[in-house]
Amino acid sequence: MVVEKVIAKWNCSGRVVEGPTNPMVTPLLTDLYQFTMAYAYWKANKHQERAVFDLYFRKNPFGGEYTVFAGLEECIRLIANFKFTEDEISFIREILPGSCEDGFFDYLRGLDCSEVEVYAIAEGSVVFPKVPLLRIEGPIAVAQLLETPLVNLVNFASLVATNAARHRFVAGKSKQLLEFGLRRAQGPDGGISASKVLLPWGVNGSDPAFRRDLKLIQGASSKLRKLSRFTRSLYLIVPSGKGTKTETRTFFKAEKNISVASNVAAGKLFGIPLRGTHSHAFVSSYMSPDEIIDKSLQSADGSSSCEDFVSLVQTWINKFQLSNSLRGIFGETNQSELAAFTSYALAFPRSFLALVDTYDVMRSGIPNFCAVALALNDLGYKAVGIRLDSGDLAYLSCEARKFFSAVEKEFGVPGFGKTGITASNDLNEETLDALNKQGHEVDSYGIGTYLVTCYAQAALGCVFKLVEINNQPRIKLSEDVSKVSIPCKKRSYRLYGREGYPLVDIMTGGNEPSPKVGERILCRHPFNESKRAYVVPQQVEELLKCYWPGSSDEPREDLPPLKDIRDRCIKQLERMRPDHMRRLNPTPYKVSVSAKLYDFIHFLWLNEAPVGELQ
Ligand SMILES: Nc1ncnc2c1ncn2[C@@H]1O[C@H](COP(=O)(O)OP(=O)(O)OP(=O)(O)O)[C@@H](O)[C@H]1O
Ligand SMILES: O=P(O)(O)OC[C@H]1O[C@H](OP(=O)(O)OP(=O)(O)O)[C@H](O)[C@@H]1O
Ligand SMILES: O=C(O)c1cccnc1
Ligand SMILES: [Mg+2]
Repeated sequence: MVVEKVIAKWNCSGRVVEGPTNPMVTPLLTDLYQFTMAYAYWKANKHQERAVFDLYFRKNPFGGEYTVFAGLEECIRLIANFKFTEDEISFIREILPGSCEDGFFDYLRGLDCSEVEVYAIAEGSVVFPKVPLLRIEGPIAVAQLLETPLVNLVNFASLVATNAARHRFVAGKSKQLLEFGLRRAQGPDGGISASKVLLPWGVNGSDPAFRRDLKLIQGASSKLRKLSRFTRSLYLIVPSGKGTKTETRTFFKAEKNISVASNVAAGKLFGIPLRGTHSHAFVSSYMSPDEIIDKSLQSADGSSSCEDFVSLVQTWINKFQLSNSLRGIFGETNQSELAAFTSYALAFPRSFLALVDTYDVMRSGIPNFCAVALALNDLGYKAVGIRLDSGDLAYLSCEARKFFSAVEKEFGVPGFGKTGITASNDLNEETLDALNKQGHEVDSYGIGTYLVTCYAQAALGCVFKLVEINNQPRIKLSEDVSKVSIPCKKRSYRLYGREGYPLVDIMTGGNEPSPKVGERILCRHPFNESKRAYVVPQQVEELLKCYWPGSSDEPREDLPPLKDIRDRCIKQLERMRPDHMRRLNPTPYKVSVSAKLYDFIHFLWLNEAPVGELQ
């Protein structure tokens, strides 16, 4: 069977393409009309005609001017493993009219994607309307069957990845973002797919871990260090016999560009780092400190043991009440909350983080947290921080910070003022923006519903259009110009300008010479005659690469690991001109065609559009 040959070829280069992550992704995950069309093609003996389809979207989502492309790996996983089981063939036989001939089902039995070629833009790229994300070439019947699953796999993944980019943009680079959306996602697949494509959520150089590492190195000697702006990795330049040698601190490199989620299944499937706090139920499940039976805690270095950690916490509450700077901020804190925090700290002394809004943030949650954190500090542990999940997050975060700073000063605990503050509760682009405008002290955000459900826009609206059959270009006309397809098997390029920004994406006919660095090329709006510009590119990047060669000898791109996809995504987002990225009235990025393709589109348009007759 031919598919074995293809998979064997992939094996040779050391990769077998595994099946789709979601076992529901099978050749049946398509619309009925794909099967009826496939039958009609087969009946007309047209099923093997060579077709070219483009998968693209028409409008950027969320009122923005950019989109992040995701979902490619799952598309290739489907294509590489596309094969009907006997059971599936029986089902198709049941749903199609009894008049369908047996030969069609024999045809389905032998069907795979060994004659299909897939060209795609690299996953994680910033992409724009009308430019094909995928080009599928192959026998028309099988390409047609692929339409629905491919559009499905790209649509949601790209929408969430774009949503994640937009949330990152407003939150700012220095904030840690945690994905909390599984419980609110559209079913299990919505949750898992969203966690997978949080591509732009990488933790960057300003995250707390980075700051800690930087401080450590700065502490060593201010002369003997260097921070690379390009790699954002840290180097220690240390004296050696003949001068200096460079020692790279790779522990930080391993930490950068990670997205963080609470979804455990996604953590297992994709190696996504997992983080979490605790819920209100944990706090309200405690009634009193008497419930804590084992009160002992070893010090962080193991050198001593505190037999009654509960009492140690209580001594800190008493100290707060006697302290000059904290007196009057609170009276009695909630003892059941204090019990819950103490108990959690006993379970996780090295990563203690408390949800402080169950009863009263300022009068109870914060002082209770500080008492437990300082008791931990006595034993050599450093508490991670608090989570705020209700109320005015700007105000409460500032008040919490003031309290932490007052504690640092009053009790001489270095760094306590910088204790982490996480905020959650129905966060979205607008609330993040509002917090920024008001001023706040939040270090990390937990975002659920608005991120994973793509609340602000339900779908990306990807389409799959026939652009060529048997080497004949095809066009789809529409009253609405934005819906007219761009015919031909095309090539696409991104042209970069002098300042390093991408200037324009250009599509050309398949046989046209590619744009060259330093050579002026006319870029035309595909449908608006007056919109055109000459571009002298400083860099030319061909966008479509072969990810599934079928039976051709095209060299094949590897499917990169998720980490590389994230790196690409973050780099590309950072490389965009800022006015394309801003939230309010962003400038549209230019998508164009070559002069030759422009002429051809309009020739074909006139050819295909019937001339009306007025009476
Ligand atoms: N400073 C702020 N500026 C703008 N929006 C904020 C600010 N602080 C919180 N928000 C948002 O206001 C909304 C408050 O929602 P809501 O009134 O349902 O919650 P709450 O009353 O604070 O808490 P809950 O009802 O869960 O106890 C949330 O979407 C939250 O993200
Ligand atoms: O707010 P989201 O962005 O969707 O983030 C996830 C939310 O899920 C949790 O709340 P939970 O579902 O336990 O209850 P809640 O609605 O009362 O906060 C968590 O405390 C967040 O508030
Ligand atoms: O870990 C958390 O704090 C969390 C996880 C999911 C939803 N809300 C909160
Ligand atoms: Mg909530």
